[in-house]
This record gives sequence, C-alpha cells and structure tokens, in this order.
Amino acid sequence: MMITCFGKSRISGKLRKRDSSSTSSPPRNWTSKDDNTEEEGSKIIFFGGKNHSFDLDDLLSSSAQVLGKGAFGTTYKVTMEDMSTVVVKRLKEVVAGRREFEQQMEIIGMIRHENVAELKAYYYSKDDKLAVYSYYTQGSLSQMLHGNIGMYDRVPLSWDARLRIATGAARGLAKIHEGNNGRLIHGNIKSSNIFLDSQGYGCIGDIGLTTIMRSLPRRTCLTSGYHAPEITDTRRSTQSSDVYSFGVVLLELLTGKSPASPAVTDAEHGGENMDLASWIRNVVAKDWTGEVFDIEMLSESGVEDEMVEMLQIGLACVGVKQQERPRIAQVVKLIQDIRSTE
Ligand SMILES: Nc1ncnc2c1ncn2[C@@H]1O[C@H](COP(=O)(O)OP(=O)(O)OP(=O)(O)O)[C@@H](O)[C@H]1O
Repeated sequence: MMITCFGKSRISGKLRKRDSSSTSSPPRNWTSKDDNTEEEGSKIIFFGGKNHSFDLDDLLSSSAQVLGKGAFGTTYKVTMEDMSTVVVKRLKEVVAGRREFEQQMEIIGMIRHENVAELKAYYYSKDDKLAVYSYYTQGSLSQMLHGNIGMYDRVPLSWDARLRIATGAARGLAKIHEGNNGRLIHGNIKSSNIFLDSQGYGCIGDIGLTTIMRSLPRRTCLTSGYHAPEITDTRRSTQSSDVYSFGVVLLELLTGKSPASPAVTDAEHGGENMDLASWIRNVVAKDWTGEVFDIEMLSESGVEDEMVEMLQIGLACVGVKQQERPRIAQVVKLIQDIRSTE
C-alpha cells in the first residue's frame, strides 16, 4: 500500500467485490475477506490532511450495520477496530463517469463547516462507489420528529430545540451554496438528511450527490413533498429549489408533520391528500395560522410569535415562483433575527 501525503493522501488499495447480501441489519463484516477483486487505478481518496484514523483495509474489515436504504444507495454505520465510527454510503445509480464523479467529490470534500456533514473519503471503481462521512450519533431530524411511534416514546422537541436545528441547518446550506464558486447545490434537502451536532444545531448531510446520480422518478418528486414544483429532473436541481426544500423542512419543524405523509389532508377538498406546503398555505389563507403548529409545543408559553415568524420564513421559501424565493443567506439572517441571541 502506498501513501503519499500532500495535505490530501492518495492510498492505493483493493476494494473487495461488493457483497450483495450485505443488507442485513446485525453488525457484521461487510465484505468477504477472500474476495480479492482488484481494479486497476481504483483508490480511496481521503480529505482533511494526513491524520487518517483508518485506511481502506480497516474500512473493509470493519463491522457494518445498515442504517437504511435511500434513493442513492445503502447507508452503513461502520465501526472501526479503534471504535471510531463513520458512515459509508454505497452509491448505486451513479451516472457520472469517473472524472465527473471525482471532480464533484473534490468540490464536496473542500467544504468544511460545523453545520455540514464532513465528506472524509470516497472511492470509485467500476463496480463500487463509496462515500465516507462523519457519523452523527443522535440520528436524523426525521427520526426525531417522526421516529419510533408506537414502539417507545419519542423525546418531544421543544421550540428552542427546533429553532437551533433550523439555525444550524440554514447556516450549513448557506455554506454549501458558497461551494464551487457559489454554484454548488445540494439537491436533496429533507429531514432525513439533517442531523444534530453535540449542541443541538442542525447539520446538513448527503451533500452534492444529486447531480452525479440518476434522476429520481417524477412520481417520487411529486410524492416526497420536498421537491420544488418546477423540478422535473433532479439532476437539474437549483439553489432556488434547495431553498424550497429547506422551506418544507421549516414547515415540518413547525407542524411536526411529515411532508410525505398522507396525514396531511384538507377537509374542504374532500379529505384529499395535499403536500405540506399547499396545506399550510391553505390554512394560513383562512387565518387559522395558530392551528398548524405541532401540539407538542402548545404548552410552551411566549413562543407563538417566534413560531409565526418562522412560518412566514418557511412560506417565503416554498414560494411557487422561483424568483420570489429568498436566497439561503437571507434565510439565515431572518432565522437568526427571530431571536437575537441565537
Ligand atoms: N452521517 C450520518 N450519520 C447518522 N445517520 C445517517 C448519516 N447519513 C445517513 N444517515 C441515516 O441513515 C439512513 C439511510 O440514509 P440514506 O441517505 O441512505 O437514506 P434517506 O436519507 O432516507 O434517503 P436519500 O437517499 O434520499 O438521502 C437514514 O435514516 C439517515 O438519516
């Protein structure tokens, strides 16, 4: 194995062939030791200086647990021998060639911000594409808002906690939009891609994959509740469509409702399912604003004005006309102004 250190090390190594049975949940070694398929020129690329706590062999021989399967592949929590933990995303449906894939990863790898999940390393071979991220122990915002219902009690999220999550996530997205000379987009902002740091601020994960992956089916976009109405090809997402998706997350934080959930119905339209943004526009137009907020926060006193301010920011973000949506830097400022101490 050859290691060269130029701030970012390139380590040549072998990636054992993908193991299609690696989707079981119990911790296990996720590649088979005796499968030594090697592809010439394939190497794992690390970011962030030469002090890596693991290399490719460590990664491949570690226990992995499936965290979930998303549109872009399977996500594993990998625990190394030294007990450090990373998240490895095994990407499927990559449509970019090696060069475009590497260029995109280089752009993402440059982003270092406390509210953005760090891309630690990536790997590209004909059969396998991996992205390695830092692991967030507290799970995603989606799990916090909607998880584990019926199994055991969720910890309710206070308004303060939600405000912090929104503040951090907005800062993270603003940093992402500064990437690639101000042209970088995320393309898949949603609550399962937002995590919490140790102080409870939101952090954005899964950066920059959308443009190198196959476009999501139109139906998925229509039913997810997160995609801006103008998006017909997710590879052509824009910063403005990111702002729309971020607005949906704000509305999700305020209402506690999942944008993809059929629980969002409109009685006046015969109980028809409608997306979260449309439902809230409807309710607000009828001047029933107070009724949209998550009942979990109803017992908190003196916060309704702040929630109404956030609702206005969310509604501006989910504007149907792209040109009327604010830029994310403006959204950061508006959210910070809700409470000047944040
Ligand atoms: N860095 C991370 N730390 C902790 N949990 C993570 C991390 N990245 C992803 N997860 C969790 O792993 C699970 C699977 O994630 P994955 O990204 O594959 O799917 P998704 O978020 O549901 O959909 P999509 O592929 O569209 O992003 C989700 O519950 C997600 O919140």
